Amino acid sequence: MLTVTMKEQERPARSSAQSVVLRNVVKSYDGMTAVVKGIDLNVQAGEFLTILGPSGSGKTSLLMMLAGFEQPTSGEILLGGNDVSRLPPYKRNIGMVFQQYALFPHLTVAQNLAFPLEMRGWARDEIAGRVAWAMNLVRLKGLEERRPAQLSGGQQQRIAVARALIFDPELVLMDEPLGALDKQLREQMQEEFARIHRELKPTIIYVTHDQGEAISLSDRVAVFDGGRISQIAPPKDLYEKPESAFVATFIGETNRIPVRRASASLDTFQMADGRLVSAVAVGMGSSDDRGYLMVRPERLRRIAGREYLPNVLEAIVLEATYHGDNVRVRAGTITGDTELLYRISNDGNQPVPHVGEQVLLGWRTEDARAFPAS
Ligand SMILES: Nc1ncnc2c1ncn2[C@@H]1O[C@H](COP(=O)(O)OP(=O)(O)OP(=O)(O)O)[C@@H](O)[C@H]1O
Repeated sequence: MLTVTMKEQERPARSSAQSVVLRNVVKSYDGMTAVVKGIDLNVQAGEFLTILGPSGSGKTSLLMMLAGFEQPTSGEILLGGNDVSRLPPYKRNIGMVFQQYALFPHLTVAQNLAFPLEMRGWARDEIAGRVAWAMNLVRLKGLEERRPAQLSGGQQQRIAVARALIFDPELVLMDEPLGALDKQLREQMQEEFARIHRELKPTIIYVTHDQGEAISLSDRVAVFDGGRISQIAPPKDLYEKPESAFVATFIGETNRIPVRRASASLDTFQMADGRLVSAVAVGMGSSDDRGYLMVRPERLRRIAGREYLPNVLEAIVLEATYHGDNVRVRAGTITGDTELLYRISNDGNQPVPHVGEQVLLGWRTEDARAFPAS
């Protein structure tokens, strides 16, 4: 008998380098206000893309449209080159992992893993081999006969990940998959995700509130703001070269100094007390424009001895907080109008200043960026 499994018939050829393409995707639930406002996005095959943004910015709505649980009001979603905008979820070749593991409680681990393969008509002997492969992938060999309730939260989430990957999907969607786990387990699981992504190179779109997770796991991060992509870039660029004040403040901590542009041609800015400082101007046009100069706490340095920096402010220490590997120092400028934050590495070489001590804090021009006020 000729057995042609559905797996062979249905598995799409991975031809296009672009796994996911979104063209002007809009979503409105009430027909009046759009919560996703015209997203254009290309995700490369094998890319790990994270969607990060404040609550209500449209992250889950976008994920639900990718999964097929919601339809776009307008625009197109292409998966592996095919328009899937109107296809139901089960006809899209997508694996999903949610915060709540969503394993079937009455099935064993092996049966949970076999389920998506049975749905796709895989042959029985192939299923057994693939389940063994998946148990190996998530390093849980030996637990095949347990039920989900007999596993820890971290183990359940690994099974959920294995189940999402087992049928070799075109795309894996993950919505806050580590949200239910404690900090230590989250960190372990991040390493696990990174390893699995390195080994298998699935295309992943990952939604999280956790910046640390986004920065350490992703090839690129898309920062959402009010239904739009505010910036999409590799984590390092996003952190070090934000293109807007919103991204600079949303990702990581930053000092924010109100300034006016002193000259349209030079990167010089005037602080409220009249002092001139310098930074890379981003989207600040003519002179006199108001905005904010932003510099990361780790790029603001206490000046010791004869060190030269082009920008120096005198400040009084207001608070020094111990954080284990570093001490976080809050200081106010002498003129009293700006608060500054900097960190001292707890390496035993740097003295921790006491409250009330006067310090000189400085930065290099290239370490600060100035953005328009709105
Ligand atoms: N099914 C729905 N019906 C009506 N409005 C919805 C629905 N789902 C989401 N919304 C609204 O759409 C907007 C975007 O919500 P969405 O859940 O996509 O944001 P989010 O960025 O994922 O937020 P969070 O991080 O809080 O999950 C919100 O104003 C929300 O109230």
